[in-house]
Amino acid sequence: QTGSANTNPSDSADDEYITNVSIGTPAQVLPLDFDTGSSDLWVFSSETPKSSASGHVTYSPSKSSTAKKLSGASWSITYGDHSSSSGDVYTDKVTVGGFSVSSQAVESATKVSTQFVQDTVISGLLGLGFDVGNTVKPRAQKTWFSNAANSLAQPLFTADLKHQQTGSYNFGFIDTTLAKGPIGYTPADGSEGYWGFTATGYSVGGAKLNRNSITGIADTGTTLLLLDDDVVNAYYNNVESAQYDDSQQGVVFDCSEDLPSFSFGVGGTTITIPGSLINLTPVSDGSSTCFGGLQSSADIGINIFGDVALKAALVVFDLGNERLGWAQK
Ligand SMILES: NCc1ccc(-c2ccco2)nc1
Repeated sequence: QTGSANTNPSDSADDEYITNVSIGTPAQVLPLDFDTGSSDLWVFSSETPKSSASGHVTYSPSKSSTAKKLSGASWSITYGDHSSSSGDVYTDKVTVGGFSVSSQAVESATKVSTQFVQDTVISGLLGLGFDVGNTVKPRAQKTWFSNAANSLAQPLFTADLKHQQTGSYNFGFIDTTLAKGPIGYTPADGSEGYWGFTATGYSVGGAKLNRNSITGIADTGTTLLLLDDDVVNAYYNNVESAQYDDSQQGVVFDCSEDLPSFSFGVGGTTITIPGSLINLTPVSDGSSTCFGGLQSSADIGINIFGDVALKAALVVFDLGNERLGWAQK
């Protein structure tokens, strides 16, 4: 068995990617942010304060004949961007891309932070990280993918995110026609709940890859490519108008700049991010100053290959073999 779901950028800056998920009986369809960087499936619900839920599609367990309260269970999560949510837990049927898990932990939000309240295009997150990262207490719950894995044709999923176009999350199979180059595989470290891996080197503007390894995570739920300062500086030293903008909290440059590409080596292959994908968006509507898609990870303490990097590749999240596959597209 397999599943295949379309995913769409939420706005003109590809800030996040929205995938529709069916929950309960009859189906309640919610737009969720699929996040390989976390391991909770949580939703805005009938239990979310009305003022916070305004404008959001919500899940009502009382309207689902297959919903069951998970007695005594609660959850609470804080993300790298300092957003947060918490609440209680139900189990219900959850269908993604035509594949159903009959009893999935659906974490109902009784509290959500301002960033989520304001982001009305999503109704929650579907974590695709490792189960060790799940926050439900007293007993951690499995992710949708973990519950599905044993019934899927292969225990893996792929992410094909695109700039301003519809992409896909495929479960149980690899559609190699989505890629232009070979898939390079490298071991994945799931011990922290993330999909951790090591890139063997990098280069700017088509130069030869150096041998400075970069250890980080493949994170569909983070917009940017966040790397060490020495890498960020090596890149923007090639961008004449680049400067750190305190108010924007990042590197900005003239939108008219012809940005160099950024490449990294992984699993014996090379992934090249075209400069166009690193010109993320004007700092404000109509501005001729643009915000960089590559920024520093110094304040986070972990390197994050977020959507800016993932948009250049077909990425295979292979749980069965504990490995990540990257193919140029
Ligand atoms: N990296 C996980 C994640 C995803 C989305 C969000 C978010 C906050 C406000 C709107 O969206 N925060 C964290």
